[in-house]
Amino acid sequence: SAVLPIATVGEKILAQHAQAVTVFDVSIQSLADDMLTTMLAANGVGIAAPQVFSSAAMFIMASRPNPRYPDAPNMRPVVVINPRILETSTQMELAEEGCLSIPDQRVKIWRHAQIKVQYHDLNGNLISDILVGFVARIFQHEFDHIQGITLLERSN
Ligand SMILES: O=C(CSC(=O)[C@H](Cc1ccccc1)CC(F)(F)F)c1ccccc1
Ligand SMILES: [Zn+2]
Repeated sequence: SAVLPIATVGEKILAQHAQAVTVFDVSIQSLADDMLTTMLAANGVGIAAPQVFSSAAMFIMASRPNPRYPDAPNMRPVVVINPRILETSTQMELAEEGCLSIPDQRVKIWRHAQIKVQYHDLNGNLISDILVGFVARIFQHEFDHIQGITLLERSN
């Protein structure tokens, strides 16, 4: 597993719509492994493929308690492929977010408090889940990256 270079804001790949993953082969597994290594090295709680210059609809989310979100759950990293947001709560929450592609910036962002999501795992199995709180926030942040949206386009 390799630590990959992280695209910073201004790189056009961050503004592109990522491509659906259709083949769940060793190349996707190795990309996921490198993304995990890169995310951990950067001390992040998530990372999306476009951030490591790969235009694939795939991201990793890995919530853990931290000074900003002390009650965040400690979760094993989850690989999310071809994500879809099926339902969103009307209730919104405002909180500060960071982005590995926008170093040294913290932006307050409104996010849905609860979302119903669907995605494929690394084996191509379809997963449905309901996410709340910080994990829902990470999913929405990474989902934006897959659509070519960063915090700078969302900041109020
Ligand atoms: O310093 C970071 C890194 S920023 C981060 O981990 C992004 C994910 C994220 C952080 C906070 C809220 C939502 C998503 C990762 C990115 F940019 F690649 F998507 C951080 C860690 C825990 C809470 C808040 C910030
Ligand atoms: Zn980000």
